[in-house]
Amino acid sequence: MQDTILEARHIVKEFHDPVTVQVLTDITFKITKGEFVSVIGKSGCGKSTLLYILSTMDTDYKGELLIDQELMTGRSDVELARIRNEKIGFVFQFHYLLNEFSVIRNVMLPGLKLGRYSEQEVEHRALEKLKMLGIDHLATKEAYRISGGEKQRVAIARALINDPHIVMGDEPTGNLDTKNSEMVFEIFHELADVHNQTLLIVTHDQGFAERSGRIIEMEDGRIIRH
Ligand SMILES: Nc1ncnc2c1ncn2[C@@H]1O[C@H](COP(=O)(O)OP(=O)(O)OP(=O)(O)O)[C@@H](O)[C@H]1O
Repeated sequence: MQDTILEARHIVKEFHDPVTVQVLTDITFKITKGEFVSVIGKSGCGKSTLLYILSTMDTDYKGELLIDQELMTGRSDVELARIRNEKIGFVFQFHYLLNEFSVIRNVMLPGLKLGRYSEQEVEHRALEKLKMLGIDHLATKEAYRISGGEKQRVAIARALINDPHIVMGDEPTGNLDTKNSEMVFEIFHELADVHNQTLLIVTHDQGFAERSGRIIEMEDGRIIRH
């Protein structure tokens, strides 16, 4: 049996602004281990709203969310913060690196926060991730001294530091030129193909989506293909 890493069951999201608007309707799907999934759809169709729920950051919805076949719905914020740090790696459009910190320190931070390994072990693991992404030579540089493409690779290394069960991305190539977008895509592909890493990536980039393993397409808050 294939492992289900993430499962959405009949998720509904409404905003009350001030009239009630339903922005997600009956979202149901599963993602299994090692899948590289892209979420696409027109601007405003609900992609970011959905990712916010799937990443456990928004708890105000109807339906159920399971990660690793465990129910996330109804858990406390403290519990969800711990689960997020342990199980989910995030890559955003903007990298949110701490500029004054070194590259390796940035990568280490979620590892130190988790507290599963000693500082020395976290540093060793961070270096391994940087090596895997071909940027270990940047380890001691301050984050503001490196290029945009390098910063996004550091952000991916940081997302991987705790060996997440799933990596989630919100437009991770949205701020990059073609060459760097391609590089990020290749990294994701290698993570999925070689390391069996599960990935769920929201993207505007049709080409990116078509070359990922599977497309979830949304329209007006519904899934129309998955
Ligand atoms: N806090 C909010 N209050 C009210 N409506 C909201 C709120 N956040 C988002 N929406 C609405 O929900 C819908 C979905 O927005 P969402 O940002 O999820 O779309 P998206 O597909 O990610 O768009 P984009 O591709 O432009 O980022 C939109 O109609 C948006 O206006």
